[in-house]
Parts: sequence; structure tokens; C-alpha cells
Amino acid sequence: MEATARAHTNIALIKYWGKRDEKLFLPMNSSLSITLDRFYTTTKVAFDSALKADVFFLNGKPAIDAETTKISRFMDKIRAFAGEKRYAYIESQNEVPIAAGLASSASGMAALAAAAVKALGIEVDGRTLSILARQGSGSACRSIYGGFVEWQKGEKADGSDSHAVPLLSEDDWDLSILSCLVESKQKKVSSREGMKRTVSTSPFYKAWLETVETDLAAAKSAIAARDFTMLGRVLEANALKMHATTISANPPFLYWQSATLDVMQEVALLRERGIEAYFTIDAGPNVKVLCERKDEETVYHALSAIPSVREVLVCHPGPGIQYGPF
Ligand SMILES: O=C(O)C[C@@](O)(CF)CCOP(=O)(O)OP(=O)(O)O
Repeated sequence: MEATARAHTNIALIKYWGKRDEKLFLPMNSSLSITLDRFYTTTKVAFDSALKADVFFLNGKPAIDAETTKISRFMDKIRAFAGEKRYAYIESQNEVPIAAGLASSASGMAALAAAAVKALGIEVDGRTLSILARQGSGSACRSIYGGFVEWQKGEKADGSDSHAVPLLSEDDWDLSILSCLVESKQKKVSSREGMKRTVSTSPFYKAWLETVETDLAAAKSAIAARDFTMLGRVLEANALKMHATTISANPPFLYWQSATLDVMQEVALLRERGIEAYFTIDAGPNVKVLCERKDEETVYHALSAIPSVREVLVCHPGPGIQYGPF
């Protein structure tokens, strides 16, 4: 009774920012992401009646207690879903450089949900798997699918209609996503803590909710039309609005470092030169820059030349859940 699954990281273009239900990971707003090809988590799960607790190995080493507790709490949700009593041996390998500023929790929870259900021999559709992954980490529900993905916030209190749906396959629009790694000096406010604080204290949070669904509709139209200018403008504005809620929270917090602004300004200069590039930023100082594949080389060199940028990692749209052996 064992199975292996692989899930790729995703970058939000229209942000999930705020929960209406902390326990069920139900979002205040719908969101939209692009799954990346280069970074992923591969997870093996083996249920064993001899185990007295879940055993978790991460990147070849026994995981720290906090990680094991988090994983085991999620496995309890999987066991409840499956009517399963046994504990499991879990082995995860992250092809996501920790300092890459790309959340490995999304790919990690998605891969775990897929491998656990498979190991139990339960056939589930994408919707069910997305609902399970969401209860590990909200953004994980989007990593079930490849390419462009929408997480529909849903209306029901039980979350049975809050899941991801595929919008456009990873093969249908050749974009580049360049992740600019900058030094992070300060302790980060986690996305979970960050969104909680903004929901409860930012005077701008109401305005966020009033405009995010319009942004989502514009992004979906742009994707359907392969209109990169329209998509770029809305994703950049949406990211800035999300960060406006953190700056206006109480106590206020800012995810950006000076290097973050260096990248934002370089992207503006690129556009002045007629090179279309747009940035997005999550709960950290790193900046992800999107451009069309034809401009990748130019944008890569411009971003790499910024002294405060440590490294630029080039990604393209990637696949949804895959099952081993690999
Ligand atoms: O990814 C996005 O839509 C936007 C963010 O990355 C912006 F920082 C938030 C991701 O939050 P996540 O880590 O999924 O939170 P959890 O549900 O509390 O685990």
C-alpha cells in the first residue's frame, strides 16, 4: 500500500489573500495562478498498521517535530476522508530551493494529498483532490492542475465548492517566469499570519475585496485572448494592492527589501524600452517577473545585472499532478 506523486509549485497572478474560514482554509476571494515547470515536490506515502504515528522524512532526513506535526495533522484529514486508521511512512523530496522564495508548502501539500489517496487505492477526481490539498495549504489546491489555474472561492460553509479548475494548459501559452532572489534580512511574517492580520486590521482590506474579483475577470479574459499586456497590467496592479493591505495593517508590515524595489524599477525601465515585463510579489522580498518567451533572454540579462539580485531562476508553465514511479 504505497504510492508516489509529484506536484509543482505555482505562482499566484491574482492573489489568495484572506480566509473566511481558518479551519477549512476557505478564502475570502477567488485567485488565479500559473504552475511552474522547474520546481516541484515528490512524495511517497506507505500506510503501515505497525506504525504508532506518522513518520516523515524531508529531503532525505527525519523532519523536525514542527514539520511532522503539520504533516500528521493534514494526514488526519486524509484519514478522515478515507475512513482509514493506519499511520503512514512519508518521504518528501523538494526540488524547490528553500531560498527560492517559492512556497514549497503548495507543492508539498498537493503531492502529499495525491500520494496518500493513491496509496489507499482510492480513485478521486481533480475537484476532490483539490479540496483535500486545500486543507493542507490554500494555494496547494491550485497545484493539482498545470498551466493557468483558477481557485474558485465557493460559497458553501463546508467548502465543497471551493476548489481549483484548470483554465489553460501549460502548453498553450509560452510565457517565462523569472524568479529574482534577493537577500532577506528580517524574519518574515508568514502568509498565514500576514493575511490574518490584514483581514482583521487593514482599512484597505475592504477595497481589496471590492476590486479583486474584477481583476480576476480581467486576467481570465486576457488568458483566453492570449493578451499579455492586459494580463501583465492586471497581475502587477493586483500584487501591489495586496501589499497595500500589509502596509496599512496594524501593526503594519512590509514584505519588501530595497532589492525588491530595485527589481520593480528595472521592470519599469524595461517597459520604457519597449520590452514587456510585469512583476508580482508574494509574502516575501523576492520578485517574480513575467514576460513572453521571445523576451526571456533580454529580461534575464537585465534582471541579472541588478547588483542586489542574488540569482534569477527561469521557469515556464508546468504540469499538474503526476504519479510515479519516477
Ligand atoms: O499564493 C497566493 O495566492 C498568494 C500568497 O502566496 C501571497 F503571499 C498567499 C499564499 O498563502 P498560503 O501559503 O497558501 O496560505 P495558507 O492557506 O494559510 O497555507
